[in-house]
Amino acid sequence: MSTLVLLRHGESVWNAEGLFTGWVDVDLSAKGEEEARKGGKLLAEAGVRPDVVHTSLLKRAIRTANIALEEAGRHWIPVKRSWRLNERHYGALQGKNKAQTRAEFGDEQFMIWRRSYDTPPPPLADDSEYSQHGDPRYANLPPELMPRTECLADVVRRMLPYWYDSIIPDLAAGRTVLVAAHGNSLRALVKHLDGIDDQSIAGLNIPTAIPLVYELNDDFTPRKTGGEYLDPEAAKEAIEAVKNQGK
Ligand SMILES: O=C(O)[C@H](O)COP(=O)(O)O
Repeated sequence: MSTLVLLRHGESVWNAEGLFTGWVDVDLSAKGEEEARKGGKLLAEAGVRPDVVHTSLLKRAIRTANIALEEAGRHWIPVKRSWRLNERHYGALQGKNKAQTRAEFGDEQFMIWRRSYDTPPPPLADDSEYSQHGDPRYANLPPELMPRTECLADVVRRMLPYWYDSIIPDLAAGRTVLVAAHGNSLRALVKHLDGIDDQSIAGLNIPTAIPLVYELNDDFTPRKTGGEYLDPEAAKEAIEAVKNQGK
């Protein structure tokens, strides 16, 4: 048996402004920093002690992990990072306001872009101010793997090799693993863990900075489908807020 803790970053500045973010490297808001501290407190109170942390390459996830681990007295644990845990690349929607996009394109198209499993938004041009083309952190990424847009199915495909090659070996070694990532990269991981089908995954939303704990069997399947949020009441309310973004 092993323990996996999933932590979405705290509120970012663009979450607060209601903008599609994706791969744009936006920082936490003051509220997001506070949420991350609270997440760390929840870990400490529950006696959940991560032995290793995996993060994306984006500041909001990295800082959330740092703040939460410091609060929990676990700031010294080893860290591994990968682009494969990045938020879903939101294509040409990156930098756009969610409510305006919904008003302009209608509810149905908005939900297809936001929550359908296999329809990506239009691609983002390399010369857009919101493109990550040429960002040094992706310099070693083969050009064919560098996304210009992604649907959730694309995220599942690029996230799973990291799950199998980097996270599972830590779990297999008996480590409690913290994964600090994003709404949609964690939706991709939860889809895999809980065996959620391509339609039902549209209804799954992940709240910011509330640790979600999965106890895993020896074959890395969850002992309890859906895991357990360390603050279930707060999670319920925050899930509703994520669902209603853009309204
Ligand atoms: O990239 C973003 O805008 C958010 O982090 C996730 O947004 P979503 O909940 O609208 O997919």
